[in-house]
Amino acid sequence: MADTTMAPHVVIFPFPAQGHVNSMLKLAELLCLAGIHVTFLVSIDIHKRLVRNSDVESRFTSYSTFKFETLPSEIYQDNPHTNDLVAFLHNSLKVAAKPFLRELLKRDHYHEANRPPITCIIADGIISFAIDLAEELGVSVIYFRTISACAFWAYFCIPQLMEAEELPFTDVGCDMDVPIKNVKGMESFLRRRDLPDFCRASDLSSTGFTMVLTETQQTPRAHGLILNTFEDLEGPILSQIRTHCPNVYTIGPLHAHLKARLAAKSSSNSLWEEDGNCIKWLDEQPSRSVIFVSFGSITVLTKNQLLEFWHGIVNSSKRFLWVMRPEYIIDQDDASKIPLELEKATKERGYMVNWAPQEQVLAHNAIGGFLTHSGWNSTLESIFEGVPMICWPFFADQQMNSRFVEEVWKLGIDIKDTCDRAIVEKKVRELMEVRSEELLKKANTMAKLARDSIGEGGSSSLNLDRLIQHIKATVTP
Ligand SMILES: O=c1ccn([C@@H]2O[C@H](COP(=O)(O)OP(=O)(O)O[C@H]3O[C@H](CO)[C@@H](O)[C@H](O)[C@H]3O)[C@@H](O)[C@H]2O)c(=O)[nH]1
Ligand SMILES: C[C@H]1CC[C@@H]2C(C(=O)O)=CO[C@@H](O)[C@@H]21
Repeated sequence: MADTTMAPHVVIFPFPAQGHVNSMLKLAELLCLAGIHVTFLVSIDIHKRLVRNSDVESRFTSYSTFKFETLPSEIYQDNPHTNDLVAFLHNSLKVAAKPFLRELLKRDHYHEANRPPITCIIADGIISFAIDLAEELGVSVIYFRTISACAFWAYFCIPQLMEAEELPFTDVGCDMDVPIKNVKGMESFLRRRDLPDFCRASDLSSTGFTMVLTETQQTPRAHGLILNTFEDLEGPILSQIRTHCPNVYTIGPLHAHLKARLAAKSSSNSLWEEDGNCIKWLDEQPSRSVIFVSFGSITVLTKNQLLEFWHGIVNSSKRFLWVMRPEYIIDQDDASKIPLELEKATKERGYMVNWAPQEQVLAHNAIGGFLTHSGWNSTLESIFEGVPMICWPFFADQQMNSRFVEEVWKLGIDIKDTCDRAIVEKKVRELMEVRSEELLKKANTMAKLARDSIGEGGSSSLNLDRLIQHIKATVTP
């Protein structure tokens, strides 16, 4: 038997949500390719759903250094679509996972299983109890914050916003277009409405706000910070972050980075069953004729919002592929019927799925635009494929991402805080017709920079190699 006692072994611990598990699993596979032992820690529920709906089992059996560990006790499982629910899930995770992780980290835990002791933790950047444990047990700890650098930096500057009384918003009527001056590097374009939605709380002692603020402030304690981004996209903001966290590893876009190192097509980490038939439908549509509509894994809509979007898209006369997760409408009991003209138009030029193979969809030649909630994975996937976006941010980091898409990167149109049918119709036409050439030009330029970053000698590729060296150096006799 090989002596593995001196091998690097990292435990990767994501927050239990699709957008986090997805990117952290991509990193896990990249580390396995580099010969590093990886233990991936998830809740039982997430593990079951991955096994049921993705190819993780078959993919990871080819890595003898990979292992899933599941948390023995149940954690709260409802869709965390409000900030207080997020905080509730966060607390429930802490109660279940902290003692379990402490056991895993003990030096002799894997002795019997012929796996080396854990030498490093890569924890989701909102799980600071992992830092506490790492410090207690003398294990190296790196944070992986799964959001953009720009959103992270805005979260990080919240104490300055509070000190300057830019937060909370207390004026009567609360003008959301008031400029924000205390997020360094964003003084010329940031408005109240672009701050992460946690900042909209009038009571800054709410559990959601407190959780995100407290967790973010712990980041400099970690020995490094991994971000799923690339230098050419967020360079100026990364420079700001580096004044507080000098060791930043920008290794994104991770989905494409993994594909490049595997020399393979995209792999799925889906928690819902993907409907591959939509690819056949896309094959039959003309080039760049379809708008893809997907709001990620957490967003919920009221029936009224759904109908506004639906009317707007149908009235634009464009073809559309729309992801409607089963639990996506929060007021299902609203008895209002779907108007016949919407059903009819959908049959003629639309396609609805519960869940799509999104990376494949965005790479498809028939896709000409993306109506998105501006989740960070979706944004990166769209940038990588050169697909212009209409952004309708729902919560958390999404308000920041959408501002950057429109105002900084010029890759799309931000419609935050409205989904009125007339506006949706107008913006879809702008995206797909009126401004399509201008937006495509920008999108193609950024897509090339993204490709270069993960290619040989590119910034993300070099940073991943540096991260691998960091992890290998955590082995101590
Ligand atoms: O039909 C679908 C819809 C989505 N996806 C994938 O699911 C992921 C969704 O991730 P993301 O776009 O980041 O959205 P959320 O699921 O909402 O992600 C949460 O996590 C992200 C990373 O922290 C945050 O940026 C978001 O705000 C937060 O809501 C992406 O990889 C998509 O490709 C599919 O595969 N099929
Ligand atoms: C569930 C949300 C709370 C914070 C998380 C997050 C982050 O700031 O890292 C972004 O989006 C959400 O998935 C998380």
